[in-house]
Amino acid sequence: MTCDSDVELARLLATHAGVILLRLRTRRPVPASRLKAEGDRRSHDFLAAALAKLRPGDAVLSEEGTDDEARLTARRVWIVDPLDGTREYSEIDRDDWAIHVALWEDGELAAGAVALPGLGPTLSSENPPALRPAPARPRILVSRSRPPAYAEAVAEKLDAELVPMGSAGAKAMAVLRGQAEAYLHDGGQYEWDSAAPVVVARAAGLHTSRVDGSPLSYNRPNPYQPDLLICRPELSEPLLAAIAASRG
Ligand SMILES: Nc1ncnc2c1ncn2[C@@H]1O[C@H](COP(=O)(O)O)[C@@H](OP(=O)(O)O)[C@H]1O
Ligand SMILES: [Mg+2]
Repeated sequence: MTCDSDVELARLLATHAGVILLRLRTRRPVPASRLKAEGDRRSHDFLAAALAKLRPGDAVLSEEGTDDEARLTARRVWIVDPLDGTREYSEIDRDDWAIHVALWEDGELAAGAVALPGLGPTLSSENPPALRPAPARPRILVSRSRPPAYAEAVAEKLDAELVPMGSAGAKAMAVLRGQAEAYLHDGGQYEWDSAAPVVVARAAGLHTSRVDGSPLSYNRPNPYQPDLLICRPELSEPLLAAIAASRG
């Protein structure tokens, strides 16, 4: 197989990794801990091998790979999370998990795709769906297991509803698909958790930043990027103000 388009490659790889993960989950009932480990490993192995074959000159930063410092001087780096929402993936009836494939090129995120195999669609930075009209009361997505300590205070200030959901990719795409108006995270995360969701969200016209409003940046020596805000553009100002007032 060859694929000249980077965004198409991201879409194809994320989608195929999703097929591998769905098969593993449905065909081989195994204990949750093994399912998580095998899912992470199999998806990573597929993505790493495919990128090595189809984009041999590019570097890769993967949650499940060994970090190679060569990426710091590379012009093109694929930032991938082979299975985001690993915990939710291991809970058989849940669909809030995702595969992230993004390309960072010359200092900025250039293309990417987020597959949502439990739900069906793979969304990419090429032709993302148009945003739907928002309801009067905003819905803010937060982690199921690690919501920001100040999320309740932010929701109260905006008369918003907090909605717990797993996976950074699933939450970001839920905003894009009109199931919520914002995704707020704080307290820990890495570049692979947000790179693909952010490049797809940006292509759809959503606001993306750190929770203090500063820009997100990628392919840094330390990929730790602990907080994130993705929201409809009209909500960025009130949300950033509410976060600043509530964060302490
Ligand atoms: N405090 C924290 N420290 C490190 N990673 C965190 C984190 N909170 C969330 N994450 C990561 O962000 C992703 C989405 O988390 P959540 O579902 O809780 O919103 C998960 O990625 P993985 O599933 O790829 O590990 C999770 O590990
Ligand atoms: Mg992740």
